[in-house]
Amino acid sequence: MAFVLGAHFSPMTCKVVNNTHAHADDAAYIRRAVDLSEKSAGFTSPHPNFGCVIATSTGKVAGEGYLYAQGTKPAEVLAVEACGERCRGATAYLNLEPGDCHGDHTAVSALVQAGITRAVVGIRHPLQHLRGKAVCALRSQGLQVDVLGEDLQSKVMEEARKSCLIVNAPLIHRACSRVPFSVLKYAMTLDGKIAASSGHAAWISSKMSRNRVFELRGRSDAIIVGGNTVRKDNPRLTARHGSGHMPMRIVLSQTMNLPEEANLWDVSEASTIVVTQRGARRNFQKYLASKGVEVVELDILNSRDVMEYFHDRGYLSILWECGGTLAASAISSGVIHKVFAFVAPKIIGGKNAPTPVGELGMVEMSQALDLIDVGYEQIGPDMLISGFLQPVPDLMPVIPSEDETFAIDPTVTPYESSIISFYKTWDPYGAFSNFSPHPIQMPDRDDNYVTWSSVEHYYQAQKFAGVNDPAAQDCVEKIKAMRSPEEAARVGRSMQRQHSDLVRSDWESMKIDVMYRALKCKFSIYPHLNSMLLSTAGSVLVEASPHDLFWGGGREGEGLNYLGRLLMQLRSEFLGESSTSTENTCSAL
Ligand SMILES: NC(=O)C1=CN([C@@H]2O[C@H](COP(=O)(O)OP(=O)(O)OC[C@H]3O[C@@H](n4cnc5c(N)ncnc54)[C@H](OP(=O)(O)O)[C@@H]3O)[C@@H](O)[C@H]2O)C=CC1
Ligand SMILES: Nc1c(N[C@@H]2O[C@H](COP(=O)(O)O)[C@@H](O)[C@H]2O)[nH]c(=O)[nH]c1=O
Repeated sequence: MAFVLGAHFSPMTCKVVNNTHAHADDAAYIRRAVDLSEKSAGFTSPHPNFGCVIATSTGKVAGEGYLYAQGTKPAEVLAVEACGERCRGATAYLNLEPGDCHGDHTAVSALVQAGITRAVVGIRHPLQHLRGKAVCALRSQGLQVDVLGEDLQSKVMEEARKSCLIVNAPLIHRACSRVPFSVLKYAMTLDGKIAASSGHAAWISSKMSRNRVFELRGRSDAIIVGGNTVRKDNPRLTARHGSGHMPMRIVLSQTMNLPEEANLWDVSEASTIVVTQRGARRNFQKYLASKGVEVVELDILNSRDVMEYFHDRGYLSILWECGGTLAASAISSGVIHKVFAFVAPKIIGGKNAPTPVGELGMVEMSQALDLIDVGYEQIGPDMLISGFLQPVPDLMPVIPSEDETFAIDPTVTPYESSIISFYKTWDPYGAFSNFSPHPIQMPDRDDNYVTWSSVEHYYQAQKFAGVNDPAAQDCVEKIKAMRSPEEAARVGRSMQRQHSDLVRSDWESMKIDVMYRALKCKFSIYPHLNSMLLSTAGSVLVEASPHDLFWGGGREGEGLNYLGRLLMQLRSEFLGESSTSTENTCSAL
């Protein structure tokens, strides 16, 4: 069983501050950190939401920041930079305990070095390998750390803590229930229909409401519909916001009785996955694959298995835009956490017109599912009613016993001793990912050292480096300037697809070497990354990317795993060097 940092916490040692004014201020700053933490929503793929507000002893906000994307500067580092000298003696407000898994330029070191004397933390990190670590590290550096609900208890604190739970609901669900956070969204008429009896549904809600849906899509890892919705609506399911994050489009179809031509099979704008039952219409599966659509076969197509599968692929949040049949199946499987219902002031009638949720088998009103934390918002002529179907799991007691930790956080299952998988930066060994926030310095063609924000930035840009065309140089500069590794990857890949003439002619033969040199730099200049890599000796390293069959290991081990291989190669080189240097030292003695 994994050791839980701080597992010896005892309520007896907890100092409960109970000053109403101080609480109101602390709660207000925590709420501000919560609001900040959501600012990147829609621009980047969903990630743990971090916000940080630094307030001086006179109660003035001196600096703030938020995590923009996986692999970018931590919120706390940005806030400290914005605050400068005014950090000395100030208080930092964090909605979420930092996930400082990577050691340098971390929230903890930034706050300590800046001279912050107190930190107020909304909730502890829900992922077990990170929980309690930053709080403990800050305390060991002499900061006063007050955690809401532990050190600060009052009604106003409870409300602020709740907003911290809600803003990171996807992360908390990931930690507690091994499924992504799922939102069911539908548009219905005032008489409760999601389409006319004919199945026609365009449109029930107003343009303003549909624009809100595009925003919801941009905040999601994926959009799900059932096969019948594809047949009836031929949807596009894109987030029409220009250049922001584009979610994956997922179709669940048992029969695979899907049209040959459909907007979803055009994967130039967004990718599509069709999930089906093993063996269904194999020829049609091949046809879809030829169009660039990924087909996933599961033994039985039930909503829970599908969600567990997408959890394992690293998805944090999913938007269900299906009809009532699939919605009922998802609700009864217990995988829907939140509902967004757009209600339009229209009546369509129709005894057989579809409704938002099909058969749930309930016979008495007392069995109805009550929504929690219900919100009402008018959007143009429509009313948006939202609420949670299941409460966001509360991680209190925040520092559980080891047994309790295991029960609420099944992700702690220890790795197989011989295989270490890595993918998302916030997971264990996430620092091995090319999206990890470790800038590298690499020589250019004139041997001048240039700093790149991440290995991914460098790798993507090298596709166009040295090509004798100003447009190729523009590609390099554009990728270099991207704010996050995710965006660098998106731009690099799309430029490669759209302007293959700008890609260097030797790219295919050079790309492994480019990656090797970038990784060698990363694991040489960061001692803690070097130690982490060496600590995996004896294990097989696999990049658990289901999409990338060259650098990643694929869904079922069918990928070539070149990233894992290069890391293992580097590991043995570093181990060789350290044994040589030990030998040298010994011989010198
Ligand atoms: N107003 C709104 O917000 C919306 C309206 N609609 C409307 O709803 C209607 C379609 O609704 P509906 O028929 O419910 O369609 P759905 O497509 O949402 O759901 C049913 C289909 O999902 C697939 N499926 C996969 N797994 C399961 C499972 N475990 N349980 C149940 N179904 C599963 C099946 O596809 P297969 O048959 O291929 O095996 C099934 O036919 C259309 O008229 C559409 O216009 C749809 C979405 C939103
Ligand atoms: N009819 C209806 C909705 N329908 C949903 O939107 C999908 C179409 O998306 P797209 O093709 O991307 O515009 C459709 O398949 C269904 O899931 N949504 C709404 O907000 N309001 C509406 O009135």
